[in-house]
Amino acid sequence: MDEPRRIDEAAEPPPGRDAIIRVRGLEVGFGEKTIFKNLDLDVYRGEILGFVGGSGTGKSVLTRAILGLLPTRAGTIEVFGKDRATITARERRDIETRWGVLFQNGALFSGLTVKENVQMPMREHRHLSQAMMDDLAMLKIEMVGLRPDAADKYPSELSGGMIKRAALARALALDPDIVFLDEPTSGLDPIGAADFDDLIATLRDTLGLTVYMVTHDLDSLFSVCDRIAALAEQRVIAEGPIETMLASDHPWLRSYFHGKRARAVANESA
Ligand SMILES: Nc1ncnc2c1ncn2[C@@H]1O[C@H](COP(=O)(O)OP(=O)(O)OP(=O)(O)O)[C@@H](O)[C@H]1O
Repeated sequence: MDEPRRIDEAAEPPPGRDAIIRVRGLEVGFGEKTIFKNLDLDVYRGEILGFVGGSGTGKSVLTRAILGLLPTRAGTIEVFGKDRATITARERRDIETRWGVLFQNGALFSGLTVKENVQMPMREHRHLSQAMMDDLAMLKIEMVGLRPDAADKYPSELSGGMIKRAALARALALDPDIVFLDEPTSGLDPIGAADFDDLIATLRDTLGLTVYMVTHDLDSLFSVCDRIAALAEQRVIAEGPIETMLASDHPWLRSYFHGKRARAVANESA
């Protein structure tokens, strides 16, 4: 059998950037089914990485594996320079405070207000006074572009865009180094999606945040992602800036990035 080949072999970190996540030779499967084999991936500090792949190829599985929520069969996952397989319980807990996760549907607790949702990670991981948590929660709520009066609302009282922002505020609660976003613009109208992209870029620029974003949104891929990684054939077939994707002759990448919809987006952003 042929060895898996990386299309973008020159995956050296951009100057001055270290890999905040480094995956090598990863294998994950369920029973007889193998989802990944020999999967390599780097996420560099301070970048917005867009992660693409066909439906059911394993984008969510990879996120869960990186987060340590799934067992792996082979390979290594280094997070903040530490191998997940050999870290202590204390190091694991420390790592968990250094990332935030925004699930596709927001996954807010419906019985809690926005402010209480944002305070959940603080309650779990920090020993802060209620007054301090109130101040911090308001700061995060403002940071994601929500009005202060959203703080006391319940998720059922929010629009889809507001739910995403509230969930992002919760993901930012502990001042993480990296946030994982699962299709953050899905379900948003084009204006809402573009605003959310702008927000992500602003947070990266102002906080030095690293962003790992699973997305099907071609606008996001063209406009806001520094690099893109593409999943197919049980591995990352290409990793690099949009130009790398556009120049690739891999059939899946060609149909994804040169299809009718992609051409329209590419023309707009040219
Ligand atoms: N816990 C599990 N047990 C068995 N199979 C699983 C489990 N979790 C995921 N899978 C399988 O792994 C494959 C990849 O699923 P995953 O949800 O990661 O795809 P995806 O790329 O995120 O898809 P989509 O874009 O449609 O959300 C699917 O075939 C799914 O059925």
